[in-house]
Amino acid sequence: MPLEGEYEPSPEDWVRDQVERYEATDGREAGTLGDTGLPVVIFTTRGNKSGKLRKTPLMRVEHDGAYLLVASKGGAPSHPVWYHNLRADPSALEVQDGADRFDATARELDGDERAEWWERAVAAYPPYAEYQRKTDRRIPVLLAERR
Ligand SMILES: C[C@H](OP(=O)(O)OC[C@@H](O)[C@@H](O)[C@@H](O)Cn1c2nc(=O)[nH]c(=O)c-2cc2ccc(O)cc21)C(=O)N[C@@H](CCC(=O)N[C@@H](CCC(=O)O)C(=O)O)C(=O)O
Repeated sequence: MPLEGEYEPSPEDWVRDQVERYEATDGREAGTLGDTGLPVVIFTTRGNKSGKLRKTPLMRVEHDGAYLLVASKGGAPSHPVWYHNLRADPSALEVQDGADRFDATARELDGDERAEWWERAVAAYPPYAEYQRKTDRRIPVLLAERR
């Protein structure tokens, strides 16, 4: 059941535009990160303070139908706020991969499972390794599993 509520676009123009074009074309347009050719996926969460719907493009890291959310934010010292939204309500999550949209539940990974998925993340988007080197915070990774 798609998440209900008022959508509040990102304050970042490039993010807002990517979401808009991706959703309008099921990812045929704006389906990659700039001209890297690397695919992105749109995750919808619920603002843990506003209750509004927030849409966040992230790099596509998929395996056996599960999708990884990497809270890298370019190696910034603080977590992206969508991470706090998912910590507050892990089941308020919708995934759009191209034309495929589905409800999911997120769980934060640790230990061997995290290591295995981190390898997949870096293989899909090598700059993640650089981002982790750039910051003391351990970049959280969460697995979105279809409900
Ligand atoms: C700018 C900020 O965004 P953020 O949630 O911190 O997320 C920062 C980024 O991670 C996010 O912009 C990503 O989409 C950037 N990004 C990636 N970000 C990543 O972290 N990892 C990626 O792999 C990644 C890939 C990517 C590809 C394409 C693209 O266009 C963007 C990409 C934001 O939206 N802030 C809002 C608030 C958003 C929000 O959720 N508010 C909550 C409260 C949150 C709180 O304060 O706890 C609420 O509504 O209640 C605002 O300032 O008004």
